[in-house]
Amino acid sequence: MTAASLVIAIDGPAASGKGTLARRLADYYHLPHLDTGLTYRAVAHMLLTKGWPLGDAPHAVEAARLVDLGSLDRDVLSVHAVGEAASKIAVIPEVRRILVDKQRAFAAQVSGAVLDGRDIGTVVCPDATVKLYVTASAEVRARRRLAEIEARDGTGDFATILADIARRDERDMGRADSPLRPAADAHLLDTSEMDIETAFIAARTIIDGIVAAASES
Ligand SMILES: Nc1ncnc2c1ncn2[C@@H]1O[C@H](COP(=O)(O)OP(=O)(O)O)[C@@H](O)[C@H]1O
Ligand SMILES: Nc1ccn([C@@H]2O[C@H](COP(=O)(O)OP(=O)(O)O)[C@@H](O)[C@H]2O)c(=O)n1
Repeated sequence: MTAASLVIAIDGPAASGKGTLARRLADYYHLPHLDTGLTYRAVAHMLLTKGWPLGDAPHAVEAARLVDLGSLDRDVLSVHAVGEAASKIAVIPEVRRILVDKQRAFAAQVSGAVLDGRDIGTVVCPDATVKLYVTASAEVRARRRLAEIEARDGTGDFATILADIARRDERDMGRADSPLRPAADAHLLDTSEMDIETAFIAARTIIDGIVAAASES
C-alpha cells in the first residue's frame, strides 16, 4: 500500500473531537479532508434560510442536490442551531443518498482522503484503509461545546447543551437509515481523558501500525 491510497474514515458523536482530529491527520498525512457534517448542515441551512420546514423532504432533496463541496462555509454552518437542524434532515433517505454520492466522489481522489462524520466507516467508505470511532462521555462533550460557544460569543448554558447533545445522540444513533455506530473493524478512541495532542498521537499510532502491516503483507 502507498500513502496515495490512504483513506481515513472517522466517525463519532457530536463534539467528540472527530473534526479536530480529522484536520490534524489530514495535515500530517498531506491528504484532502471533508467534514461530511457540513454537507448535512448546508442542507439544513438552506431550508432554515428559505423558511421551509425541516421535515419538507422534496425541498430538502432539492437543497441536497445544490450542495457544492467546494463552497461549504464553516463559519456560517458551524452555528449550534444549524447542527441541531442538520440531524433532523439527516433522517431523509434521499438526502443521504445524494450527499453520500458526493462524499464518495471526494474519497475516491487518487491522493486518498480523510472524511469525518457519522457513517463514513459503515456506508460512505466501507473499504477505508483505517476506520476510527472517536467518542467521549456526554458530559465531556458538552463541556467542550460550551467552551467553544463561549469562545465565539460568550454565552452558553451547560445543562441546555448537555440535553441537546443527548437528543442529537439519540436521533443519530436511533435513525433507520445509516445510524451512528462503529463499523465492525473500527478502532475505538475514547478521548474523554485525552487532550487534543494525546488523541492525535493515539490515532497516528493506529494508522501507522495499519499502514506498516499492509506494506509488509
Ligand atoms: N481531545 C480533546 N480534548 C479537549 N478538547 C477537544 C479535544 N478534541 C476536540 N476538542 C475541542 O472540542 C470541541 C469539539 O471538537 P470537534 O473536533 O469540533 O468535534 P466534532 O467534530 O466531533 O463535533 C472543539 O472546540 C475542539 O477544540
Ligand atoms: N456523515 C454524517 C455527518 C453528519 N450527519 C448529521 O449531521 C449532523 C451534524 O453533523 P456534524 O458532524 O456537523 O455535527 P458535530 O458533531 O460537529 O456537532 C449530525 O448530528 C448528523 O445527524 C450525518 O447524518 N452523517
